[in-house]
Amino acid sequence: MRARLTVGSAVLLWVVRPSWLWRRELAALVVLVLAAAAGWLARGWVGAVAVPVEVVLIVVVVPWSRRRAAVVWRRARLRRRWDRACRYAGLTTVNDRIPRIRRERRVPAGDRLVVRVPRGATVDDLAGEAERVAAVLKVREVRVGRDVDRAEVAHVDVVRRDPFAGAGALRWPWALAARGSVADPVPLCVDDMGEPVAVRLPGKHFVIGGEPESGKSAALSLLLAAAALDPSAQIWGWDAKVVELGLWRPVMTRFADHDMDAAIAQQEDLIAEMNRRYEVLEAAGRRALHPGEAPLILAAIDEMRFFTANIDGRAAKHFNALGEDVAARGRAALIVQAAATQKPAGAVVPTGWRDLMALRWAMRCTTRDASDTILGAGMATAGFDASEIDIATRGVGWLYAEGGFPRRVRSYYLDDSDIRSIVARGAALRA
Ligand SMILES: Nc1ncnc2c1ncn2[C@@H]1O[C@H](COP(=O)(O)OP(=O)(O)OP(=O)(O)O)[C@@H](O)[C@H]1O
Repeated sequence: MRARLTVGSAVLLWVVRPSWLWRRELAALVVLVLAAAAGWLARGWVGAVAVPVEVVLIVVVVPWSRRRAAVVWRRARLRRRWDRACRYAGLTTVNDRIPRIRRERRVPAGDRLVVRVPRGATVDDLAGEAERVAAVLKVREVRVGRDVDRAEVAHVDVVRRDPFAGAGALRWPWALAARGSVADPVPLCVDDMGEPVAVRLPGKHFVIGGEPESGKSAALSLLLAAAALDPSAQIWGWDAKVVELGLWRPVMTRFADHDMDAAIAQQEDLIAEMNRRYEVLEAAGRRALHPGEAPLILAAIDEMRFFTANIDGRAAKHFNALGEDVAARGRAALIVQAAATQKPAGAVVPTGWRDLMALRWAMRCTTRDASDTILGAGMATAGFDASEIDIATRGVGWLYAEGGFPRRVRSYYLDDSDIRSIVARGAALRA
């Protein structure tokens, strides 16, 4: 049964609420009417027409005011649509309140909103109606996440398009830089709203997994490139195929190929260096080295499987114990481990070692289990499943940084000529 409309509710519904939602446009109209009145007083009917036209022209011609007017109009339109979507989705409380947009930001794939839910409602209510809100907004998807600190605040992504679909390779922002610094956040990828994601290397370890040709080496290249462009950084490489890290050899301090004894010896040398750094720290009464106090060492292992699941079981066990030690103790000694694997399985990526890797990047995997091996148990069930990534979108994966939820991202890409040019610059910086 329909409730009868009282005069008060009719005024609210047909006058107050629309006026509030259109208040900026109404204010602009009032300004134009005042301008017309002033023009009429000064120049008669000609002035009444000319002055408002002049005001509009000034706003349109001056870049600052044009941009500002466009932003205000777009925001107002978004808020009106949001208001309508929430009301159609039944998110109105008993006293006619809806979740309100507090802040909004336009990003390449849509809008990022900070929304406050009204008293009596929860962020879960909004999340439960996300599909209905998306349908009214006529967008691809609406994603809702609760703010960690405030239960009444939601972070809402209004996804209008998939930034990865059909897009060509994304050029690495530092590709042409004369030099870089590993102390700065290194751009690695864009997230699924098209926003750049940058990561500070010191204090992190990386594991990258995925099926062949999924884009692991390309992602690893970005870490290598960042280290190459910083002459204070060292790169130690392990690559059984030799050719994967081959282009980086001129900027590498140490390199080990498929010789297991050499690979183990190089890990032992790294541990000796780590121990030496801890002695320095102990002598200084300190707990950790800061960037700039010692060379950051990037320990890059391409195709972990050869080393961690080597046919020589004893050697593999030895290598794993050393690798895990570097992961456990390396962070404070400015040693960053980055390992890539084609076969994400427990036997190849020991879970004890994996759990010490703060950043886990799962490119497309063949199975849910493989995806969980990189991201952690239960992630696929929670919706973060790299086996569902479209096979055609190379470089797309789930990036998991400790403490948050995995984010769907696409890595930047460096082709061989970019790598050669970066290596040449890195070698010149080290000469
Ligand atoms: N971020 C990206 N953007 C666009 N194309 C990419 C991206 N990453 C990878 N590719 C494409 O995918 C191909 C395979 O990438 P890559 O060599 O990094 O895969 P991989 O997982 O390391 O493969 P393998 O395990 O066989 O070594 C590249 O040659 C490139 O064409």
